Amino acid sequence: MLKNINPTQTQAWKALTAHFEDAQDLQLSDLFTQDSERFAKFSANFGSDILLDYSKNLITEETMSKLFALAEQTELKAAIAALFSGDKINQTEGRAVLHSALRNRSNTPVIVDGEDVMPKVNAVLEKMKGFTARIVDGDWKGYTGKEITDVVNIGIGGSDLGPYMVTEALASYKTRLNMHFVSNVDGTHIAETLKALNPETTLFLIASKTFTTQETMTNAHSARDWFLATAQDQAHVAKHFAALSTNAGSVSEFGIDTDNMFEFWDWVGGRYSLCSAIGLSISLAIGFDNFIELLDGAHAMDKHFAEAPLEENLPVILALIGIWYNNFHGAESEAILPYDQYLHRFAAYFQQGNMESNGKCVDRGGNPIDYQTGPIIWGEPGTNGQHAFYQLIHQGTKLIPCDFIAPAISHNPLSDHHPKLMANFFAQTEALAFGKTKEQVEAEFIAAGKTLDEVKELVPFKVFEGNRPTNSILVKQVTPAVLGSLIALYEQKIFAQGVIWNIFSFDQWGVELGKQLANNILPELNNAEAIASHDSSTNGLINAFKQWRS
Ligand SMILES: O=P(O)(O)OC[C@H]1O[C@H](O)[C@H](O)[C@@H](O)[C@@H]1O
Repeated sequence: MLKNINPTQTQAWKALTAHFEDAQDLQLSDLFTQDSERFAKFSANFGSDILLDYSKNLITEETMSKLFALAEQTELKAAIAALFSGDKINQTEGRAVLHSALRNRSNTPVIVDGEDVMPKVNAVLEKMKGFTARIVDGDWKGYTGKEITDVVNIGIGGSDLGPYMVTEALASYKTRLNMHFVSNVDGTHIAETLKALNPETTLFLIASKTFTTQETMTNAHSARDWFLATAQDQAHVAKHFAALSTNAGSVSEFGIDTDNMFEFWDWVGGRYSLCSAIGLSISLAIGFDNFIELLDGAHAMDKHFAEAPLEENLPVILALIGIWYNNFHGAESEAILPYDQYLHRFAAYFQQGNMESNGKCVDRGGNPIDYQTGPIIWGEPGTNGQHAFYQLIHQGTKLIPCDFIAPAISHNPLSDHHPKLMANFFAQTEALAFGKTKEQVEAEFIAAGKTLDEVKELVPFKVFEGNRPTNSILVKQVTPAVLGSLIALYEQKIFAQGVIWNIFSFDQWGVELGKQLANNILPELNNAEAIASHDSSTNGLINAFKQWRS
């Protein structure tokens, strides 16, 4: 069990509050001038392929030591041990939290309710291996004897975002299969996807932990209808539908042969499930060996998180820096900015990972919280973001700590694209940190042959205050192993923050109310009668909808 410790009542929090009085005025330009060793002090390598530079943050050694004290006093180390040992730390659902067991490549026993879960984890991996080989090699034939060419993953939230993000991120490792992802209950999503597909050569993966999610079940039924419209015979479903789920009963009720079911368990959270059977689409997309490399990379980061001292622990360092901005500087959001087109869904994936985990306002004792918890996560790949929203990051009134992520080696070394991309990557964090002073702006005008009098009205608009904090994560190349490590880095950062904020990070009760009300409203949409059972706004909207459709 995780302890109920209010972080704001710890000595460390009080010390950080006092420290912030001075530290809020820290200037990155001064910090770098004063200490030529700053990069060496505030950067770390993970293995030989990942470099984390956190020196461009508004921190000193004193800040970091006080933040580490906060981690100690909120008993983060004990919480990490509880996570990996299979304790039921998802207390409101009475479940263990063991996505780490899915990628526990060292195979040490992990005990839940007296049972080692590793044999069943490995058995599902074996089944995924065999299935992937049969589909990719073309041994598995569709109902008319043709090879499968296209795979459609139907799922939403954790049953979509992770596999979609990873298959996009590792698209250069692609097998011969074409992957498609359908998530939205909006009929447009499945209709547009199916337009280009042939039922004889299409495999559907119905990905749903619960196998009850409205969006997924609706899309799954439409996929089956589309398939049977051509295939006719219900018996052919077995060759074209597989299920990734914890719910065997509902899978067979839907008509999917349980031989084609890939199981996972209630101790795998939806948004932490890409290393489970939910990753079957990944295995099909990039091959099973690459999927295993992804797990290896995640396992290496898990081991580091479990074993490294707090002061050297990368997820902990990122977590604490995030807390420094979130709770002391008052930053409301964090941007994730990958300089890699393949990582274009990375921020969207961690939007769910982070916001669904730590978007909580009740503490572990069941009391309302009077301090900030999870930040808003957002981001787009560079350099697209530069031409869209970076203006606000550079010169707006809000503090937006940013993570910049980039590979040294591109999978597509086309002429000078990559050096240009990387020049932008390096330039942006430099610009954000050090800005451009009034004097520099004036000097540039003078060099261009202008007088100060001519330009004095323009100067204020061209000044960059700088002092905007960033982390840089430079990786050698986005390989399956590196991506696995990055995923676990962010996952464990989120866990560490949730522990310190004294919240439960592995439930998501906040998504339930909307579902419940939608279920109440759905039957009301099926007739022409005016509705009066809601507030005037909801009634007005529903009635306008009905009128337009009548
Ligand atoms: O995998 P499923 O059971 O279909 O759930 C899909 C998603 O829907 C839920 O409402 C949760 O908000 C997500 O955490 C989950 O990933």
